Amino acid sequence: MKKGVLLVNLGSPDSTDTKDVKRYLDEFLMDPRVIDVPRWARILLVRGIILNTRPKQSAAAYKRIWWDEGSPLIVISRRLQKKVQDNVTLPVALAMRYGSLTLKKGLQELRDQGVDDVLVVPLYPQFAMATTETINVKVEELRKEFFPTMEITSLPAFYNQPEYIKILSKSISEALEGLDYEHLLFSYHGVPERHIRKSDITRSHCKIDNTCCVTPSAAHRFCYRHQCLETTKLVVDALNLQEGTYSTSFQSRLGFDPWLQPYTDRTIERLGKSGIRKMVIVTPAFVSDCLETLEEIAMEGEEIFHEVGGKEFTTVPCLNDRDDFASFLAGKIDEWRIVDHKNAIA
Ligand SMILES: C=CC1=C(C)c2cc3[nH]c(cc4nc(cc5[nH]c(cc1n2)c(C)c5CCC(=O)O)C(CCC(=O)O)=C4C)c(C)c3C=C
Ligand SMILES: [Fe+2]
Ligand SMILES: [Fe+2]
Repeated sequence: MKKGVLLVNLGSPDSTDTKDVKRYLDEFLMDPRVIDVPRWARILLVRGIILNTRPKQSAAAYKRIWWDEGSPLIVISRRLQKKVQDNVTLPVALAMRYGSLTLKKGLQELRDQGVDDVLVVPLYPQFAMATTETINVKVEELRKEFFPTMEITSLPAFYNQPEYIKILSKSISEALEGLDYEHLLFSYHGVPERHIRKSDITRSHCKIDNTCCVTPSAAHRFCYRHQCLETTKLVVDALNLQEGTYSTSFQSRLGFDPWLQPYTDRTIERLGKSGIRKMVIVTPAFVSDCLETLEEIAMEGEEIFHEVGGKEFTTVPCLNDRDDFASFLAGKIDEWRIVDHKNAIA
């Protein structure tokens, strides 16, 4: 069998036009693993409420971060794809879960090169129903319908892999070099609390309190909150950060349900009000800089911080197309290529 790789990221609208943003948000938010309510309620909520106002607002936000070459997330993902391709001997394609660069096109591109054994690499360090799971489910649907003879394996979340932690820690220490700062905030994309309970394979572990995510459990393989807290902990250990000089929060809340807490915007405000004047923020749930890091954090977050007296607000770039990150992914691909992948990837 001929092996190949499909890197998969979230996606972006085709342009910053409100109609393109609306089309993209419709596909994204109608995904039952993103807004996980019955279909009739999702239609009412997404098409009846959110899509009436959000696309214009989001289009304006995309305009603030858009590059001449296009969406930062897509451009960066392409650069990463090229670097990974330079490091391995098998074909590497790129696709997005939402938008025009579809998973179907990505799989077809590999099939056209004779590939019939694919490693799907979700570009998310932490597992979530709205990220890794929706990619895996969609890929399986496409396999059944269009590529029935293809063998497909998915790379599990790499939130605690020593090599990944080393690279993330290095990227942070590079940003901190020569910087006099008082607090480092780890801000992860949020999800509704309900998503955490739904992903609990034990059906009894996740309480979303201060104990469950630090008590060993089989549930952690699919617990986004555990995986985020673990990434923070491992980086804290690697950088020898002192208690009280760092914290973890969750950003990008949408709607009225309770999401994972503490919320990033309120945390930035609280830090500023408590007298912190120089803060640094890192966003480990995002592999590529995107709307959520370049606009929500670097622009809106900085504004909140300054409003409450903060002076210096520094953002750590995502891993993007760093050479060491591309080599890490190439290493994972090689492990799968060389060893029988059913044994290599748990
Ligand atoms: C119910 C809504 C959402 C869930 C759940 C969610 C989870 C989730 N998302 C990411 C990564 C990204 N999200 C991005 C943008 C974005 N996310 C939502 C909503 C949910 N995300 C919306 C509505 C948007 C669009 C922008 C906006 O209108 O504010 C992006 C950026 C895309 C880009 O083009 O730059 C990323 C990346 C993760 C990792 C995650 C769960 C863990
Ligand atoms: Fe999101
Ligand atoms: Fe938990």
